[in-house]
Amino acid sequence: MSLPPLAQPQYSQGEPLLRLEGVSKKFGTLVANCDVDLSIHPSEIVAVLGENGAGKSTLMKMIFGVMQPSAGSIYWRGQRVQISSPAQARQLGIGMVFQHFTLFETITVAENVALSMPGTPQELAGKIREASQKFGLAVEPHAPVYSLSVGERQRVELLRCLLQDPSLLILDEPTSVLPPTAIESLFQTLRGLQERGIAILYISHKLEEIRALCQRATILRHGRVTGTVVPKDETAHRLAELMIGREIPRSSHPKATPGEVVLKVSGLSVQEADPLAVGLKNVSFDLREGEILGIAGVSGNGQRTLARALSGEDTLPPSGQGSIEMLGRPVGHLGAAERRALRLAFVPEERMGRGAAPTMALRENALLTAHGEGMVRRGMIQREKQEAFTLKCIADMDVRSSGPAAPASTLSGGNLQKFIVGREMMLRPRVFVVSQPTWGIDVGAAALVRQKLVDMRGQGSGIIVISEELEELFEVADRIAVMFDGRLSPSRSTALTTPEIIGQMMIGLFDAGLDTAREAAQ
Ligand SMILES: Nc1ncnc2c1ncn2[C@@H]1O[C@H](COP(=O)(O)OP(=O)(O)OP(=O)(O)O)[C@@H](O)[C@H]1O
Repeated sequence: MSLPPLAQPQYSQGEPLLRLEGVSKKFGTLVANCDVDLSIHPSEIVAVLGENGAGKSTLMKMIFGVMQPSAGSIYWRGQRVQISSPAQARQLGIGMVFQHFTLFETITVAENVALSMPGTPQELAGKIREASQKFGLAVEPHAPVYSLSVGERQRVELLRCLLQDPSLLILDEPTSVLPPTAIESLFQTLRGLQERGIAILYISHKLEEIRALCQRATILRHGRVTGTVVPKDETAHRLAELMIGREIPRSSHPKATPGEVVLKVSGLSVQEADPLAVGLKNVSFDLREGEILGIAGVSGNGQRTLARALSGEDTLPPSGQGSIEMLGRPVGHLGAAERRALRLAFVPEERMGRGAAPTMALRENALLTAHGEGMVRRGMIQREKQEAFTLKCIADMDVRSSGPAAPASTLSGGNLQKFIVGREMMLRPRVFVVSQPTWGIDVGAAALVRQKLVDMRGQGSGIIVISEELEELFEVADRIAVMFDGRLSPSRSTALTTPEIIGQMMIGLFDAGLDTAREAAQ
């Protein structure tokens, strides 16, 4: 399909703060970036857009000195520079907040800041308070990091960067882990920074956010720049097309025909060891085969505990904590491997470490959970089966990688996510529990994942989708329940409720919109 020509962006006047000219990066034969030109001026927020594996993170890592370009030049305030390390990038005035938090959990905010700046935690506490006021980022310097919500942790990461007084800030998917309420406050902060003259390079897959925040967007496809646009002049749909070079597939969602109960949770209460973490309080629900139950809620309200209890990563003590039954038999005491043997599949929230072993090849990562698919016979690995499974997963999910031998850590974030979700889907589970199925995935791939979930439900799987994205839940789920403070609301039929009502339930108003729902059902 040929796309109409791109709109001409309005360039700011004057010398760019940063300019890349013909920058390329190769990993062996793989070309991650090819001949990239990009510039940003003071006070500009520029988005870098592209599908998974398009080369966005690699480009940012070169600007931040984590990696060196294979070719091309970087100019900073008009001078050609070689940025050989993050320390040098910081000296120039470049700060970066990574997609995954880099804070140590067991120490305080000030102690974390002291690891990357001169000064004792005591001395830095004052500076942190001052900066926290100045930038409108509420942070308590002496709070231990483990006690902070994701939104607070991100504020700390951002504040730590700002304490170094950067002129350019790089943010890699800053909103992917944030609840909707924290996103608006982040945007206010970023607009404030912009007014102070700070330039921001902003990577995100959320096109509406880019339209709301960014003055320009540079689009990458297969490592090359395919255009620079003014995002607010484009629809989110058109931005997506420019990014993936074709129309986004529309999903079909036939009516569900739920069968027998495959998972029954009754009166489940779990106390977390950490007194500040939210456990589970008397959670009960049923899941039937051939249906998708969405679990909405702002993160930190017990979703992690629920996911671990359902997967068997945490087993239940024998008495007094409620029960979990799968296919009519109690499974609460069974570990993850035993539940998997009963055909439960599971995608955890933490991809690296829990979902995949970073240093292991994709084919070894396939073996981790799919060994029951005929890949091991009499203790011997059946290499052909393992290879065929891995190749099918790569093809089905359009995983961009150098092949089954690629270590998981070399995949782009979104491509690894697609691989893990695909691997679990290929197990044809009776019960499938998936946390944040499309985290970090581009719009085209997200449509593919959602369609596959709906297809699995058509083939009889009972599916639980734990997600913070209401739009996603409204697209795939047949029923939605909400977690708040460790409690789970009764579920609502998706067809009979609205995102506004679910939004109210997310702040604990479990009875919201009940009358409307009853009326609609009559
Ligand atoms: N250390 C590495 N070794 C080999 N290949 C790599 C390495 N780092 C990145 N790549 C490859 O470079 C390409 C670009 O990856 P990059 O992480 O920059 O993509 P991205 O646009 O940020 O994707 P996503 O949206 O999924 O985060 C991918 O094909 C990836 O597999």
